[in-house]
Amino acid sequence: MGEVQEIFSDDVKEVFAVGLDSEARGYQTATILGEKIFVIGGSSDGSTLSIDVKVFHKSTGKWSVPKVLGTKPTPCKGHSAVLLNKERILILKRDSTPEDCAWFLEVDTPFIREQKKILNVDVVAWSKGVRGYSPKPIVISGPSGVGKGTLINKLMKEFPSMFGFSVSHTTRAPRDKEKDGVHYHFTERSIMEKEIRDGKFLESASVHGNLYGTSIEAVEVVADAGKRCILDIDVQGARSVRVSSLDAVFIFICPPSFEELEKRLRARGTETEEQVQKRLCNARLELELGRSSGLFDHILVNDDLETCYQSLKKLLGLDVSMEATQQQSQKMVDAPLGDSESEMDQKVLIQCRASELGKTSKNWFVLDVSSIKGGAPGRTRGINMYAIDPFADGQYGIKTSS
Ligand SMILES: Nc1ncnc2c1ncn2[C@@H]1O[C@H](COP(=O)(O)OP(=O)(O)OP(=O)(O)O)[C@@H](O)[C@H]1O
Ligand SMILES: Nc1nc2c(ncn2[C@@H]2O[C@H](COP(=O)(O)O)[C@@H](O)[C@H]2O)c(=O)[nH]1
Repeated sequence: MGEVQEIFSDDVKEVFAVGLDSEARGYQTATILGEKIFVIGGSSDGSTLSIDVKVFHKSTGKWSVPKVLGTKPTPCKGHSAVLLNKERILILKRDSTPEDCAWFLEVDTPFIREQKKILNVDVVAWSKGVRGYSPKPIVISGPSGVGKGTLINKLMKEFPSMFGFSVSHTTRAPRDKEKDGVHYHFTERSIMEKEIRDGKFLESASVHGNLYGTSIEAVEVVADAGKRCILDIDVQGARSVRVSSLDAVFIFICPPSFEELEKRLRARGTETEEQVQKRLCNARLELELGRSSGLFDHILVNDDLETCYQSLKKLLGLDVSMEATQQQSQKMVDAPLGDSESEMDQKVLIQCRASELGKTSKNWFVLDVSSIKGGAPGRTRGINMYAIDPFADGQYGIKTSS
């Protein structure tokens, strides 16, 4: 982990001298990682500051602006920055709500290294910190016509406040009764291809002759609504999500037989004969991959719909997850973000002024990021925050940046 004190080192003073905006001084932070200094903050409208990123290269003395992926934090009245594990910078927004206080700028995670290779430019990525151990997103795959959509609809209908559907983008034409923005975001190939190049997608694949993809936003919208995200994607997409940081549960749905799959696909009556043939042909390969690749955590056979649905609910451990979520939220506190932060291992110490809490002394909170999960693209989950009295038993050797 980096050190908070680095913010005030000689190197950084030099950067402040050459490059920080004078009106924004005091709002920008500088975090050193090797020969790079990440300067975070930006133009000010007087009361708030937009959070931009630029990089100072110590070896060349030059500035660069990296490609920034993900949704950036909304403007704030200032922030603190702490480097974690040389791979991500924790940003704590001042005077923000508990839901919006912790953000991560990934600068050297596996996702960033991968994106650098793909996009061939310098990349950083934002992900919002989500408190508590929200249950993992669910990826559901299986051949066309096996009943994925039917099972997902049942789940969403029975647990409307628990699950949210990741609305994919596709270049295929809408079917009767399919609504744009609800079933899919229907789009043009050239537009979608550009958005893929711009890093807006978690995954995308060519499926049955059309382009399909899960945008980062589609997953984030569900997380923001406090719901567990369900992705209905093909096996190629599942493979991409597996190597991403989404940290999902992967479920493959099989038909009881190939004949039954064909029967269901034809009975649905949504495809032309040519399209049915293409989907059945692809189904053979998907079934082979799904059953044998080790990609999936669970395989369910959708023979009798109700039986399969009950198995799905069981493996999702719905009751257990609900209990766990409730217990977790009871332990956490809503601290207003305070005046100074410092670090202890994977824990960030936050000092809040008493006025915000209605007491006379200072108040201390620990923001625990030791077991964070996920990350860009998407949300960084598993942040915990709790109150402490650091002077009570002398166990914390506190250094603060104030
Ligand atoms: N267990 C089942 N028994 C009989 N019919 C089923 C069963 N499950 C789903 N179906 C029917 O099979 C058809 C295909 O189901 P569905 O549209 O949910 O498949 P899908 O896997 O989502 O397909 P796609 O990948 O093409 O979107 C539908 O008409 C649905 O009502
Ligand atoms: N890789 C992705 N596959 C997706 C996505 N959204 C849907 N799909 C898969 O496409 C086929 C066909 O769907 P249909 O609606 O045209 O019948 C099916 O297997 C879906 O799972 C996506 O975002 N990415």
